[in-house]
Amino acid sequence: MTVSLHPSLPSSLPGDPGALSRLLDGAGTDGPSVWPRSARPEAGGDVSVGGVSLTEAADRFGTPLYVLDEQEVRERCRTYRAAFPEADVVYAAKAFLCRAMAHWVREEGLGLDVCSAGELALAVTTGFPPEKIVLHGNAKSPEDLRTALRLGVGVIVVDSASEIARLAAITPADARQQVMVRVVPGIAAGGHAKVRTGTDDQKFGLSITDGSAQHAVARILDQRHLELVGLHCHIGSQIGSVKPYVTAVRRLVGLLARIREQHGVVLPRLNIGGGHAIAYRPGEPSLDVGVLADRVRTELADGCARAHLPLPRLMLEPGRAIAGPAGVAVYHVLAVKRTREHTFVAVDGGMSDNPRPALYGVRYAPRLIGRLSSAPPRTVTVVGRHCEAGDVLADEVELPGDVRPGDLLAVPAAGAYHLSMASGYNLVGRPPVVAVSGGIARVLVRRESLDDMTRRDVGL
Ligand SMILES: Cc1ncc(COP(=O)(O)O)c(C=O)c1O
Ligand SMILES: N[C@@H](CCCC[NH3+])C(=O)O
Repeated sequence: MTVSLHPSLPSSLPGDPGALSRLLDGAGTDGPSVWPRSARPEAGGDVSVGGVSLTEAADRFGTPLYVLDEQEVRERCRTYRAAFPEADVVYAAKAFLCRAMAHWVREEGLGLDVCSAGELALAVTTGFPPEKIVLHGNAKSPEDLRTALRLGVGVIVVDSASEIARLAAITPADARQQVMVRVVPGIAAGGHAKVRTGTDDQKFGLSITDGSAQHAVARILDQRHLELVGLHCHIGSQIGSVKPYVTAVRRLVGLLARIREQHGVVLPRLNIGGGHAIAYRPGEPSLDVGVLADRVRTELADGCARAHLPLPRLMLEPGRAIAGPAGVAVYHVLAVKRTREHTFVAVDGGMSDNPRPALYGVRYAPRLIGRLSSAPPRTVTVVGRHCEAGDVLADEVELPGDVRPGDLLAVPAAGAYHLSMASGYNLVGRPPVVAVSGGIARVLVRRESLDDMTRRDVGL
C-alpha cells in the first residue's frame, strides 16, 4: 500500500520532537506523541502508520480494526535492551500475544512472560525457545504446570505455598525445575486500585511482612526437584514513577541478605516485573526507561555492596510499554445522538474490544480521520455498540462538531490490554490485527467470524 503525503505537511520531523504531537495530537501539545513514531498526517485528514494509510486499511480490512506498527514494537524492545544490557528483558505476553509478536520480541532478544498453558503453547509452537519463558500465575492449573514442565520453561514463579508441593510432586524424578518466589514487598503503586499488586492483602504473591515469602523460600530449598534461582516482584501496572521500583529493589535485596543469613544460600537472580506507564492522551507522563535503569542499577549496586552480596542478574517484564504505543484502533461511527446534556458518538466496536475505560476509567484521545473538518470542536462521548450504558470508549473528548455516521475514528495507544482482554459479548466478533511496516499491511490475526463463534456451540 502506498501513501501520498499532504504537500503542506512535513513527512518527517527532524529536530522537532514536539512537531508530530502538535500535528497529530492537537495544536499546542508539546509532550511526546501518543502515536507510533511512524505516524504521519496525510492528505484529506488521513493518518498513516508504518507507511500505511489508516483509511485505506479500514477500507481493505473493515472496522473495528487494530493496526500494529511492527517497527514501533521492535524499537521499544531495543530501547529496553539498550537501557538494561546487563539484564534479561522478558515481554509480558498478557499485554498482547500472537505468533508474529512472539517472533518479533524473540528476534529482538527478549524472553517471554506467560501466565497460562495457552500463552505458553502458542509461543512454543511458534518456535519461541521454552528456556527463555517465565511462567506466572496466582492460581496455576494442573494443566499449566504440566505443560510448563513438559515444554521445559525456563523459570516458574511460585505464587502460593500450595503450589510448591504440587509442582514438586509432578516434576520428573530426573529433573530440577528452576523457580522464583513472587514476593509482595508492601508497596502501593499503579494507575488504578485494580492493578496494584505490590501491597499486602491482595491475591498475588507472598508477603515479606507476614513472613509467607520467607516460609516459601524455606520450603522450596527443602525440595530436591526445585532449584530456587531468585526472587520476583511485580508491584503493579501503569506506574509513572521510578521511586516504587527503587523501594522494591531495596526490600528485595534485604530479603536476599536474610536468605543468605538463614540458609547460607546466595540467590543469583532478581526479577522486578513490569508495570511501566505509557501515555494514553497527549501530555500524560510515561515512565522513562533510561531513568528507571539508572536508578534501579544504582540501588541494586548500593544495596548489594552494603549487604556484601554479589550482584544478582536482573530481570524485568514490560508488557504495556512494548505493545501499547504500537497499536491504533480504528472504528466507523455508526450513529450520533444528541441528548439534553450529551452528544453520543457511537462506533462499531466498544467494550468487547476495549474493556479498559469500563474497568479502570481510562481516558483515550480518539481522532477523526479520513476527512478534513472546519467545524468547531464539540465535547462528545464516544460509546460502543454493546448493550450497556457503561459501554463508553472515551468520555468527554473533543471531536469536530460535524462528526457523523460513516466517519472514521482512530484511537492511539491501543496495542496493549485491548484485544488480549477482548470478549465475545453480543457475539459481534473480535477485530483483526493488521501489522504495518514499510508501507505494507498484513493480517496477523483475522477477524472473528460468526462461524468461529457458532462452531463452539455444539449442543441442542
Ligand atoms: C507478573 C507480571 N509481570 C509483568 C506484567 C506486565 O505489566 P505491564 O504490562 O504493566 O508492564 C504483569 C501485568 O501487570 C504481571 O502480572
Ligand atoms: N489489564 C490491565 C493491567 C493489568 C496488567 C496485568 N497484570 C490494563 O489494561 O491496564
